[in-house]
Amino acid sequence: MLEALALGHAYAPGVPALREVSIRVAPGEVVGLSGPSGIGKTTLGRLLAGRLRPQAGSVRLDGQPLPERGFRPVQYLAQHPVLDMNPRWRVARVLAEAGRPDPALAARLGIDPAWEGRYPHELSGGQLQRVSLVRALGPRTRFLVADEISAPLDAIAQADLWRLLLALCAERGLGILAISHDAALLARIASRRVTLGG
Ligand SMILES: Nc1ncnc2c1ncn2[C@@H]1O[C@H](COP(=O)(O)OP(=O)(O)OP(=O)(O)O)[C@@H](O)[C@H]1O
Repeated sequence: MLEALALGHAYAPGVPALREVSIRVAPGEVVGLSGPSGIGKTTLGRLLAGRLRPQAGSVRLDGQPLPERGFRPVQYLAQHPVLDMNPRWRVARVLAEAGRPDPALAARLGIDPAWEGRYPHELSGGQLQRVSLVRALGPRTRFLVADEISAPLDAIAQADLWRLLLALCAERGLGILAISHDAALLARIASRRVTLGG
């Protein structure tokens, strides 16, 4: 179980970006998170993945704090994955950084081995999102924070992506926090919905 307990965060002193938020995601569950722009959804997602350190409250994975270093069992995936990749590395190196990707998962994601010789800016947004997914979904990944990941995709690509992610939830008990402004998408994919600031 992934839990946030009374989380609070401020990027600048006296300007809280998130106040006393508690949320939990169970293995195999998709929790849909929505709320007005600027309310703190991304901040919450990054705290849950250990990308930010909470200034108040705590994040627990099976009752324990997140590991301070090494592999992150909670992976954060952003809308624009290019920002999380070294622009000077070819895709092969970007992937190798997280360990050898699972070839079966790469095939299910439709990743073309030819992409490995290219730089991130030489792939389309949808291709890059698939590369970042296979990188994030190593065998030790327990939870995924998916922050507007399918927003730039067309309807068919969006449906394909979520079909695969929902299959992974069922097959390996992956838990997902899906952050989105798209109420129709969340109605389709989420087993439970949470509104921040609502
Ligand atoms: N790196 C940062 N430095 C300073 N302030 C930040 C930073 N990131 C976010 N903020 C501020 O924190 C607040 C919450 O931002 P956050 O991105 O978490 O909201 P959000 O709900 O995800 O918004 P959106 O739906 O527009 O993506 C906002 O007021 C934002 O301006």
